Amino acid sequence: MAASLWKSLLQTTKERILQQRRASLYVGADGYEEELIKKKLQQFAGGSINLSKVNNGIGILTLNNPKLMNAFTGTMMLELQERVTELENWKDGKGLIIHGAGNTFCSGSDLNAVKAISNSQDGINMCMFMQKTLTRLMRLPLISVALVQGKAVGGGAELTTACDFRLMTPGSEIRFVHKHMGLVPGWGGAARLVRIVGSGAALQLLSGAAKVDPERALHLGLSEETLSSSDETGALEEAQAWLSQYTEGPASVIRAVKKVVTAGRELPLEAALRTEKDIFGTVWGGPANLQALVTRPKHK
Ligand SMILES: CCC(=O)SCCNC(=O)CCNC(=O)[C@H](O)C(C)(C)COP(=O)(O)OP(=O)(O)OC[C@H]1O[C@@H](n2cnc3c(N)ncnc32)[C@H](O)[C@@H]1OP(=O)(O)O
Repeated sequence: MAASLWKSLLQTTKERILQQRRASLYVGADGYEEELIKKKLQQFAGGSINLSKVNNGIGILTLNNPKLMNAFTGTMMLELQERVTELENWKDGKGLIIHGAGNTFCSGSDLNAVKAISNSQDGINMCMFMQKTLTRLMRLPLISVALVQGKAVGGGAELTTACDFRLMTPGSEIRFVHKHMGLVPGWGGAARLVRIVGSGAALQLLSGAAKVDPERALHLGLSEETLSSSDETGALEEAQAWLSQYTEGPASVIRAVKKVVTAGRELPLEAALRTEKDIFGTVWGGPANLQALVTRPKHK
């Protein structure tokens, strides 16, 4: 009893430390004023970010502003942050699919809002706000998939890179159009793209602002698979089936898998090894491990 209380206290403390680390990407010393940018974003309303938690521990996050090809208004940026907090607190979750309403993914930031906050201080604050949110999204202990239907443009293309995997439907495209807007990615999309496709390919995609179709995305390792269905419901069902091959099993184990991979991806080797040891300690002797020792499955 005392041992299990101690273990749970230790776990809570570790999670708290991790949460503090997550929150500290930008702080006041960087000139980041979260409350100020939130007030500003609040002025650009429209659309929504909806989260539904379906069976088998898979969450579906819907970018919902189809009139503007699911462009991110200010309030959608705020809602995304809220949904990410909700997902951080969803202890039974194992997987996440992000898709857009109306059979298209997302056309980046709402150009009406961008125009109104085109001064550099607001722009940088918005960039820091979105980087923080998307970094937390990327680090969720859930296996995440961007389901790219239609177009993922600008910030929409950046958002896909915050997921562990991308699946594309026939005829869809991912396009980093920033150069044509006189910009570079600012939501963390360049840093993540380099890690996904390598620096040479990232340089080509950003400097060429080229349309990346499913075939090229597969070739670059930007997409895992081209789905057969291009209709909204069919593609979502296919994406769920694809994801469930990786989320099958107890939440504690699937979440631990994602955590060790995140540590391996982000930390220097020694720190990653220490984190792996800590996470190993949470599953070793746990219910799934004990059960496996009883049933002794053969891995043929
Ligand atoms: C983080 C930094 C960034 O995100 S920078 C990149 C910002 N995004 C863009 O520049 C995308 C601009 N939009 C486009 O290129 C096209 O609309 C794309 C997405 C290719 C879709 O083309 P298409 O399928 O022909 O639809 P459409 O142009 O008729 O659009 C339908 C209505 O949606 C609107 N829309 C689209 N994207 C945005 C956006 N980002 N912000 C605001 N509005 C957007 C279009 O203006 C159009 O509206 P309307 O029917 O003309 O009233």
